[in-house]
Amino acid sequence: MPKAKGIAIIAHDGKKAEMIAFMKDHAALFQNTKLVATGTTGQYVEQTGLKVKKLLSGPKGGDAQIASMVAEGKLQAVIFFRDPLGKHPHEPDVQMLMRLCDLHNVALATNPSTARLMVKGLEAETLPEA
Ligand SMILES: O=C(CO)COP(=O)(O)O
Repeated sequence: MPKAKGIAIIAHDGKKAEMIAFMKDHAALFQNTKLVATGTTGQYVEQTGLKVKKLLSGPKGGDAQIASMVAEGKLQAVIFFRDPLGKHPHEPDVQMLMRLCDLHNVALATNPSTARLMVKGLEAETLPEA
């Protein structure tokens, strides 16, 4: 049987609180999903009680690690709450990640509204009907 693909979780600092609220709202789905996250985001996700594999912090290469997983076909979706008002030293890594999602047709949500719609679709596929 093919290995189940994971979901990557990333949030810029200005969006981490929103990300955590989002993860709690959809805990039923995320409990049954392999989660991977950039380092600091992962620490926050762990505080919700969800299991998550933590990679490097974003500015130290975490986004690039997730981009590599996208290229290798290991992820079904990337949820990346970006802060459009912040300045990020690793912006080239962020651009690379988004480019590889488009190249490999991997679902990418960069704000909570899109993430909500994405998760609705994933829930319809994976959760048993109530
Ligand atoms: O910088 C990030 C995304 O570009 C997020 O990294 P952290 O989760 O380590 O804060």
